[in-house]
Amino acid sequence: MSISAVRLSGVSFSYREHPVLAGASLELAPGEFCVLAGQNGAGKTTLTRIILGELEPDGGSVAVFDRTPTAAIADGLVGYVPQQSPDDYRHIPLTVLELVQSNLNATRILPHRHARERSLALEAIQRAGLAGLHDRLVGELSGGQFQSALLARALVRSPWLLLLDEPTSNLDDANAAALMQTVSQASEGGMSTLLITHDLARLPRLYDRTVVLGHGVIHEESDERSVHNGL
Ligand SMILES: Nc1ncnc2c1ncn2[C@@H]1O[C@H](COP(=O)(O)OP(=O)(O)OP(=O)(O)O)[C@@H](O)[C@H]1O
Repeated sequence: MSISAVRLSGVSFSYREHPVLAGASLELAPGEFCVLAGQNGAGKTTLTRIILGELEPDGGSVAVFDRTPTAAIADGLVGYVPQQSPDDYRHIPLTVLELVQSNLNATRILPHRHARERSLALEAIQRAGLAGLHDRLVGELSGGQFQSALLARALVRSPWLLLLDEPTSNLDDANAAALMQTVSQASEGGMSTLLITHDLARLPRLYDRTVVLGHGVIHEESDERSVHNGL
């Protein structure tokens, strides 16, 4: 059996008495760009947190490149763009460069390594379309610039798997398209991508495949109605 970027088999999960996932299965191939759609509250963030190893499923199994999620994270294989807004950083004096470098464990004790990490971070910032903005405070970025900064932070370690949780929900169409373009370009290098959205209709068709989470299970996109109804 060939290796999958993500293999979810019959995953179930409940918050106390509230069932959210009830046998969700998904195979994400290496290099594939897949969109996971579903209505608000369908369990998309919960599923993401299971793939990240932050939540343990009650049943079923999850593997990321044939490892446990925790091992895949420890091996630096996973990049993550959480659902956040610039407001979350309003009172944190953090620049774009510092945000991106924070994913590289930069250290001033080893000056050569620090210089290397700074240059990797600047490269990622440029690739994300933020050239020249590395000294800007994260809390002062526009919505589109902020998402690009989070993307640069995730991509700076050249992950094998990129997970994005609702990256376009606060963006206008132009910024959403620009972000999708950057993700799509990064995927061309062989990275696997799982992008979560409740608003599939707004995304330019730069991805390979859509799956839909509804009633605790994952369906392949089979007809347009099921996608728009989030079923
Ligand atoms: N920590 C928690 N404790 C209890 N219930 C939770 C918790 N987190 C989420 N839920 C509930 O689990 C269900 C799925 O939530 P989840 O955030 O995974 O859905 P989602 O599809 O990501 O939704 P959204 O698009 O609104 O973020 C929702 O009914 C939510 O209220």
